[in-house]
Amino acid sequence: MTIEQKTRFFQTLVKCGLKEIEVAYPAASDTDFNFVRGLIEGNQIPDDVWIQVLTPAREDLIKRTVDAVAGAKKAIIHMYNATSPCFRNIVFRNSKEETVALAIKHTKIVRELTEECSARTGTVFRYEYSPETFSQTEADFALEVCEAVKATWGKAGTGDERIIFNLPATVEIAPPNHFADQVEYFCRKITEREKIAVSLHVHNDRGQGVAAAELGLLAGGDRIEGCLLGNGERTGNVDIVNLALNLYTQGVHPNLDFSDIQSVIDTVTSCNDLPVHPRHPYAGELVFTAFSGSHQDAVKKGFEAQRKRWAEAEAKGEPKFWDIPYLPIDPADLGCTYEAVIRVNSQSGKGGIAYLVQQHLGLDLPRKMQVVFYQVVQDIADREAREMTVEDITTAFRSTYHFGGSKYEGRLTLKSFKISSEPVADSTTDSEEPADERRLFDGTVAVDGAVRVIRGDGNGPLSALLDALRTHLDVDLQVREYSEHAIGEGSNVKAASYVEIVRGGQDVKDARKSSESWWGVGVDSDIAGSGLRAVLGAVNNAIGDRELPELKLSVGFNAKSGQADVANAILSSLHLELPRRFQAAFFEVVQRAARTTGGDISYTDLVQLFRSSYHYGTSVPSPIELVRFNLENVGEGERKELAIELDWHGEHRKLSAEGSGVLSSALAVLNSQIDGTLSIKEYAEHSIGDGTDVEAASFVELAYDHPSGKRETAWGVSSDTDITASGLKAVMRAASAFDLVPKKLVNGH
Ligand SMILES: CC(=O)SCCNC(=O)CCNC(=O)[C@H](O)C(C)(C)COP(=O)(O)OP(=O)(O)OC[C@H]1O[C@@H](n2cnc3c(N)ncnc32)[C@H](O)[C@@H]1OP(=O)(O)O
Ligand SMILES: CC(C)C(=O)C(=O)O
Repeated sequence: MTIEQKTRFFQTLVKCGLKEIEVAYPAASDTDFNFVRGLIEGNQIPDDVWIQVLTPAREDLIKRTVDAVAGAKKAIIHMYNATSPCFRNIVFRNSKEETVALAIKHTKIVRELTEECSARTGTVFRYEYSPETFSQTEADFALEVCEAVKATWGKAGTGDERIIFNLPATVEIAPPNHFADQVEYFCRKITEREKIAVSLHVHNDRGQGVAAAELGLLAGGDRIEGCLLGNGERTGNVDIVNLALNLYTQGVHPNLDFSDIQSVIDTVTSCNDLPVHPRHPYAGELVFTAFSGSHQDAVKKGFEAQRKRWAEAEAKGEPKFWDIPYLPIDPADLGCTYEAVIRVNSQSGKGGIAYLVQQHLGLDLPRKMQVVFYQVVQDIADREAREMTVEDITTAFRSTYHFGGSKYEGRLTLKSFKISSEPVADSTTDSEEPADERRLFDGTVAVDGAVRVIRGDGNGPLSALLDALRTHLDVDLQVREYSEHAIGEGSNVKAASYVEIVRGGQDVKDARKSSESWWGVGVDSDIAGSGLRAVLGAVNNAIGDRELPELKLSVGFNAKSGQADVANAILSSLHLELPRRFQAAFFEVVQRAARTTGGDISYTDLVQLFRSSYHYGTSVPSPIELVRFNLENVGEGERKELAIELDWHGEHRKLSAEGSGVLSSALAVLNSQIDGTLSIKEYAEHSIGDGTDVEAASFVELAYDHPSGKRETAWGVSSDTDITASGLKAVMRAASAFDLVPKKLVNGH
């Protein structure tokens, strides 16, 4: 590590709440030495933190170590020499006596150098001695060395004056209970126990470092040495995070703060340049994640139960206990979200998938729908042989159920609706009970993109919609299951509805048994709306890409569709908002045309009829057609002069006239060519579209007073990007509807 990395690591340890921090082996390198000097000289060590430095039992190295901490407020000198037979025989080639003598000699050196340093700089020192390889050392010999060190130090007291005997399992070579026995033996036998802090320093060679440390504490240890996330030689030192959070999950606060574990992980990984295993206890990326179905199911139920339990506890002012299956700790306590708690692959079940839908779409799917959607996700996961992300799942949900926005719309979508009620004809009126009522559905539905008006009736809104679909689209389905719940609270509350439909025409028993069904979901601020949307979602699944019969309007005797339906059809197909009297006029045209088909007319024929009746958007020009025009102000601009070229029943005519406006000028032109008089009864206009694509739609009703005295009326309609052109064309088309009497020529004029 560089000095910058060491500094960052030190600051993280301080932030976590550690009060005794072994910062360096200062004799090892200038980097270590200078880093310690930097901490002291830069005033970076909080008053309540002891820095600790490690040194072997060698005079030159002890001297450099003490020099490193000179001037610190509080420092622990940690000296070690190995005491086990293996090290005595192989590494040091020392007898037991020589091993004790080495420890005594260098403890004296530590004492002299620290006393001299204290006197000079005021640094308060503690002494820590490690009989290195303690767990491989004869228990009585370890005691013998430590008793000799204690006697040599000669100033062990209580509290902060305790000498620290650090008992290392330098290499973990035995089960944790064995180490605990060694610690217990040491604690029972060492003299002046109250003047000793028994420290445990375990490694993890057998993978039992945490267990050994915990048992060692139960056996009498006072203190633990470890590393954040278990870095260290070979398998590492015991992991402080793991130990601390084990205590935490037992309800004992370790006084260490890991509430932002990610920042700890970030420091450790970037300073050590080592990753954290994804399954590392508490800190790994996957430790709160359930992939398998049964785990997910339990976690989901756990959260649901806990929500209720906590609400009750809050109402009673009682504590809220964390008790979720498979989750020993609340991820939120470590600053983690519940986002990754459930992840989905081919081992996952319906519960986990439903949990994600609930978390991300706010939908609490009914159990049967969970089963159906689970199969959808399973098929994708199996096919693609990979983990399904939250986005994969929500997208699959949206497209399967045509839910959440135009991108996912199905072939049928609800545009608008009205639910009304009417009493059932034969329901008794003399009883006390309110009369039975039927619901009428009246709405516009886009069918493959074309907006259609449909109507139906039933016991409730859903069956009324299904009746409308049966009547108009020959889609025969019935509801088998319905449920709903609220989403959100207060004024933002919405209803979510879930509908399962089966084929129509089945009795209740058969419908219940039917193995074929389709689900739909709808969300709306209005509960009827959410139910209707859910029905249409399910219907979309049921119809698939089956061809639908062309929707028909019934305008004849006993008509189910009225003038407003016809006007709606024109509005949705041609974006024309017909004035009310125009609607009435066209309705008559439609009724006449539908006479031969028993009063039925398809939407396509209806639109075609409109186009041909009013020469609107057809390739066939109207008998009197505008070719071009020019409009100019006359005099002060009060009056207009219209110069116009017309195609008059195949003959090109160049005409002009004056009027108070464009329409009166146009009438003056027309009236100059005929006997009798044309006048305007009604004029209306509106825009179509917006922005730069906007067009004007104009509607004109003309009256023609024949020379015979007879009066006729007719409508003309046009649209154009130029509003004047639109108005003029509408006038010409209305005029085309009459059998106009040409003006009698006087002397050839
Ligand atoms: C158990 C632990 O993990 S303790 C921490 C271990 N950490 C480190 O060792 C990192 C820092 N160490 C170093 O920088 C170097 O090893 C130094 C500066 C301490 C010594 O460097 P060198 O003098 O070059 O010796 P070297 O690195 O070869 O160490 C081995 C020597 O130290 C001796 N030695 C090992 N441990 C100790 C000890 N606790 N007390 C006294 N001498 C010791 C060995 O017997 C050997 O001596 P020898 O050369 O006379 O045979
Ligand atoms: C110096 C000692 C405590 C050590 O690091 C060990 O034994 O692992």
